[in-house]
Amino acid sequence: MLRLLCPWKRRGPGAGWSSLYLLKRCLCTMKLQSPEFQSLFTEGLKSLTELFVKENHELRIAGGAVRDLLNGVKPQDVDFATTATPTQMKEMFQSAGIRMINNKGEKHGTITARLHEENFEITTLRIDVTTDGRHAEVEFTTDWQKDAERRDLTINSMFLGFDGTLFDYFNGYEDLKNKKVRFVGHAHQRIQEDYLRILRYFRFYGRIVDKPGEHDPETLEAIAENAKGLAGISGERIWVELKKILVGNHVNHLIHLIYDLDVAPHIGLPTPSSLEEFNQVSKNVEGCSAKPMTILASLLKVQDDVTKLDLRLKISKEEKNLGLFIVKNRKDLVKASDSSEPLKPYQDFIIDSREPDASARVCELLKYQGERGLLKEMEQWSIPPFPVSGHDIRKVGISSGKEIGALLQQLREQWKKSGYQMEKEELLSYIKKT
Ligand SMILES: Nc1ccn([C@@H]2O[C@H](COP(=O)(O)OP(=O)(O)OP(=O)(O)O)[C@@H](O)[C@H]2O)c(=O)n1
Ligand SMILES: [Mg+2]
Repeated sequence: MLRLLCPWKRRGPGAGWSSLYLLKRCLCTMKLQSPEFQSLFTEGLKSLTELFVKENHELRIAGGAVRDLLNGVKPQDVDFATTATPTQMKEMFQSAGIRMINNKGEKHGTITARLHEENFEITTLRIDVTTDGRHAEVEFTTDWQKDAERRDLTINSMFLGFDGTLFDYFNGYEDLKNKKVRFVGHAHQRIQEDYLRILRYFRFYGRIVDKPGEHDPETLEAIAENAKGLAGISGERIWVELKKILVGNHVNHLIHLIYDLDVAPHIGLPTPSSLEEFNQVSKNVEGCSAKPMTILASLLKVQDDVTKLDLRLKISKEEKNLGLFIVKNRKDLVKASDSSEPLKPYQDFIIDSREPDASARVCELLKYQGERGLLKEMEQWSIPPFPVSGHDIRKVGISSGKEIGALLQQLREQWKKSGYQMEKEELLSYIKKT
């Protein structure tokens, strides 16, 4: 629910990109009153805003949280921006007896205050004076527009006052409504300040665009020209973004773009001879909540590709094992085509593997293979416990450990053949007969 408060306002030329902005710009401020917005007003936030009002410092919600609220989504985390410097904030919180935690962000202007058992990350408005494509040297400012100017995308460059007033210097709200992902000012410059923004562009494209395909040609050109800058970005940061792209909307379109614009080799993705397997798998997993690695595995040809990917992106052990498992088994571990029990090979695999996450991995493989019916069955199947133990075998008079082990293995095979139906007595009688 938005009400137009103050209509058009002119914006003067901005630093570095004046020619574009000699055109009249509009700053529309609006009032947001939505349940998601109201739900943010906890005891902690109320005390925080009162303190800033009392001390005459401006405080607003910034960036991604504003975007989410305007989209009718309650943000996962809320960042705050203020005109107060970190020193002013520290004095203010100290004299109000408010605890501050995690002082690592202070260099970049971020103070984390703890009120009513809630943490609030508050960052002083800033200009990025120098950037090296990863980090920035910052200078504090009290100019909201200057802070908006150094942000990546127009939809991420807005502020929201606590009375619901929207401060939107770069038409972010229009872009959000029109589902357009645009960089603030020149795409080249924004990307060169932080190359990770190339992947952020793709991620937000997946998040807000309804129908894939349209891009600003200048943006695509800037991405292609700067793609190699991603080579200097840490694997961990890349993996965080790439995972979100893989499980977001329009993954097929976006991964094709990542290859077409030559971004892929700079983020550790191999160059398969074709994207055929990926095209099939990205269709197979639609709506299945597949894990990022399940989709990514379709770009990896051999197990060595998983190892190389891990070296670059520092994926977790679990992710690596899933990748290795899919690449190894995707062609051989398939449904039994000539049987009334198509799921049996997968179930046998789980029983044999005896690893706690084997069934989760098999479910991911079924998603990869597009076996939706079998996936449903598998999700409802609980692993039957093998009914015979070493102790049971000892009780029928066999004491050699080696013999017990061999017998257990034989009985296990019998049990599997019976479709896990044979019970203890029946299995033990098989020993007695042999
Ligand atoms: N490389 C980046 C990262 C962040 N930002 C700015 O910092 C804000 C907060 O960043 P972050 O929390 O990382 O992303 P969000 O946009 O909030 O997205 P998410 O919902 O995933 O947290 C962004 O909205 C954007 O204004 C930026 O300009 N450039
Ligand atoms: Mg955020």
